[in-house]
Amino acid sequence: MNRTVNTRRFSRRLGRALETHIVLPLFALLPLVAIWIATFHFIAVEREGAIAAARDEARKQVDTYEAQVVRSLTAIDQTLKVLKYAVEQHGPDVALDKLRGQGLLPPALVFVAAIADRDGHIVASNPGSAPHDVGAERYFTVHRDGATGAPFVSETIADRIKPEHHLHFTRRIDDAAGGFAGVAIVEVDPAYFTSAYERSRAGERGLIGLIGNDGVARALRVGDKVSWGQRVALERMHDDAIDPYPTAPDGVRRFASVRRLHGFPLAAVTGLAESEEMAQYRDRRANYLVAAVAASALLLAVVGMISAWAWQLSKARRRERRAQETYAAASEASLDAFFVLRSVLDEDGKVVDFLVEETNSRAEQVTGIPKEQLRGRLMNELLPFYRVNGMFEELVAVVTDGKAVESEWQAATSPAVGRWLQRQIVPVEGGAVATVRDITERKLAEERIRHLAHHDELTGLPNRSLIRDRLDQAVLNAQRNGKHLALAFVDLDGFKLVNDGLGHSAGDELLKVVGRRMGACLRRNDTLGRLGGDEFVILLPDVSGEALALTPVLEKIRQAVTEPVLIGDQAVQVSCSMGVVMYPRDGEDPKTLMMNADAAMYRAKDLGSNNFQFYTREMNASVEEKLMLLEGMRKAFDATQSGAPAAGQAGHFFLMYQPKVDLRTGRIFGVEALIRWRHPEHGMVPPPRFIGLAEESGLIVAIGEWVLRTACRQARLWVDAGLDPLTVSVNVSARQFEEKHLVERIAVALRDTGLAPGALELEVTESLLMRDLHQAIGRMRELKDMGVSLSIDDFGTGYSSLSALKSFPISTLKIDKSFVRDLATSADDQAIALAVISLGHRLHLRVIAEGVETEEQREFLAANECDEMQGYLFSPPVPADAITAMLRAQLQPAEPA
Ligand SMILES: Nc1nc2c(ncn2[C@@H]2O[C@H](COP(=O)(O)O[C@H]3[C@@H](O)[C@H](n4cnc5c(=O)[nH]c(N)nc54)O[C@@H]3COP(=O)(O)O)[C@@H](O)[C@H]2O)c(=O)[nH]1
Repeated sequence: MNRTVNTRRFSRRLGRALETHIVLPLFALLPLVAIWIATFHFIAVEREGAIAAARDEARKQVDTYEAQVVRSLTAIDQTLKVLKYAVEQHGPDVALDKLRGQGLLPPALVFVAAIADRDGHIVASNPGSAPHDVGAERYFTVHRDGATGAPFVSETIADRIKPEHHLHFTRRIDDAAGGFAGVAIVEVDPAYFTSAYERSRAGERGLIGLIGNDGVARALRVGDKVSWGQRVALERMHDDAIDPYPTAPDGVRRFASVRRLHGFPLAAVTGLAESEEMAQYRDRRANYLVAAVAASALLLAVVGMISAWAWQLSKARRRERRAQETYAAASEASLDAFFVLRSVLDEDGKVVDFLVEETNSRAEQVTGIPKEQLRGRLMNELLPFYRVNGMFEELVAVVTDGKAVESEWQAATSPAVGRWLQRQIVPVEGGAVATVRDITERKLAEERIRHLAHHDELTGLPNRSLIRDRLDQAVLNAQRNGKHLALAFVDLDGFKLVNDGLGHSAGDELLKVVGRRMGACLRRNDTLGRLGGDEFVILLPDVSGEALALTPVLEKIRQAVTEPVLIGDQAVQVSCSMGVVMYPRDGEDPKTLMMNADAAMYRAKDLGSNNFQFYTREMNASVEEKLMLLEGMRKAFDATQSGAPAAGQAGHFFLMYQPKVDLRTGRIFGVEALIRWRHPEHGMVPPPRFIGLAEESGLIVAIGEWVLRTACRQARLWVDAGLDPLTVSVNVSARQFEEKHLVERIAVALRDTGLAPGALELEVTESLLMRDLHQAIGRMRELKDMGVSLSIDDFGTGYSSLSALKSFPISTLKIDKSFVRDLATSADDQAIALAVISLGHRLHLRVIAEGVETEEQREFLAANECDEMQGYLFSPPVPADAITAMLRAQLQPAEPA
């Protein structure tokens, strides 16, 4: 794996290294180097040639100059020898005349010929000059003091007689005895020796000159300028010029040569200025360099341009490749199948088919054809059915109109048969790109969500919204077709007992079984739905207008429901109350039909349950009555809250208190607060008529809080009045108990009224606690922690589990009055009462019996160690003042019997 990756990486790098924009500049280095090697080679050759030419020219120059100088010096020496001979033959005084006569004197314009006697006096000269003495001059003394026979050449000097600088060439004249007789002199202008300077050959800075063997220049000419007297290092000079070096008189580098002149203490010197000799070479070198630079620049420019272009191209290719790779990777990883399709046109330019240019692996799964086989094939061959399922037309529309389209369909062919697919077709240049996505899961999820939104989760039956939909639809159909339909509201009787007693899961199981049974009684196009709780609805969309014709099916349903249901190992039995309406007889719209069915169902309940009732007009009265009652309650509550009503004032709520008595002492130890409502028109409304409605509407929370605060306030008044300590009991309904701020509300009521928590008792029913046992216990504990006591009201009527009872933080059990009523006569009731007393005591609870109306009942209870009692025997519920009076009476010492 790693090796493959490395190999791929290496070949990618190699490929990149071999790309034109890298290779081309590298190759361009070769001609570049060649250009410069050739250039420097030619320059070197040129230089060698130029140096050789300069050396050659310098040699020629020195040869020519040497020859000229030798000729001049020979002529001068000849003159000196002639002068010497003439003096030795004819004496100094006539020697010159003799020579002049013979025409042997050199031209006076160029040379001055003179004779000095042995004392140094110039005795004759040509041309003539004033007599003067040269005895002290070196060109004289050198001969006088030495017997040299060689000619002497003086330095270039100026003297009194001849102010222009000149050279003295001298030879010794001997007398007959060989003694010193004087000196023959030839004076020469130094320019004479440099007149051979040819500008055409020597240039402007060429050099010619005559240098004494003493190294002092006798005559030097550079260009037009003649000079003398400089010191010239002859020892550095070669006969023939080799390399240029700085030379006198100006330090200019020259190809310089020297020739020692035989017979004279002189050397002929020439030089050609390097700058001039090499000028041509330099020009050529410059030309070569310019040409090389131009060629290089051109080469670099061309290579640079090509490389830049190639680089851009390679960048673009790389980008394209990367995009392609990314696209390929993304499309391979995509969950969508995609097809890049090219339009295939006929001669008239009409789209007749599509060619698959590109696709991905996912397409294999959708089409069942390997992607290699898909590429380059016509859609007509691959998926012939695309002509019949509308896809072809869709593709044509997309490429023609240039607008993307999206559609969903359920595949009818393999391999995706039955699956939901979604296609999206987007126009591109020359064709279209189609993506196909499998949306089966989404469709199923949507279906599930739709089902959940319209069905009851527990039973799977249509829920309220679907029932409403179907009812709407059924009413419309019936309206349109002049038909009838029936709607039945079904409420289970006794379901609450099962649910509260055996727990919610038992209740759920019961609902499912009953639902199934009712469903089994219906036809296919009937609808059974669940409204919630134990309420079901049956919609019979196509029935005759005769209500009685429905009786068989309704009876069948009723019987099916009443069949025992086995839950775990326990058989439970419920029945149902049904309210039935018919369209259009009982209502022309769904809302009215539902309302009336509900009213009929309540009538069935009122009539003792386990029956069905057809709706009649009179039933609505009870619904209206309910609404009126609710309205009246709201008004009464508002009125009660807005001011302290006098006890029993019409249109108000007020409290009555029923004493609770200790069975052993006969003393009042507490009171139960009981709400009363005097209706302005209907007089006293008994609590069982409005407490349930208040519970249903939620008004009980506010009313209950008012009861609590009023009872606490009253209890505090009794405390303040110095009466016997008293516990006030307040009934708490289910909705109130479950309200999340209950504990807080009680705490605030106690704080506001100043009543000690221990003086308050809350009465809750068994069934209330069993609705949510866990939460109920938690809440009871909070209350107990606060110091408030709790008692279980109506004990024995519910399905308290004994193990749950054990964990209730309660202080009292209240035996329901239904067991007290026949206590004197019913053995069963006696047994129940005894069992409750015994159970309570075992759990260390106090037991109170309510509804004690007779002395027999009291005696039985007292005899069986019931702790407390409450009932008309002692006192019915009475206003607070009456309780005050009773408590005051209780304070009085008992009168002797
Ligand atoms: N949530 C609330 N419920 C309340 C409140 N006030 C009352 N109620 C509940 O209403 C039900 C009926 O109450 P009521 O009509 O007040 O009847 C009570 C007594 O008058 C009655 N009673 C008392 N002694 C006797 C008797 O000897 N014989 C007889 N036939 N009836 C008698 O019993 C009712 C008290 O019952 P209980 O509460 O179970 O102790 C009733 O369920 C009340 O709880 C309220 O403010 N809030």
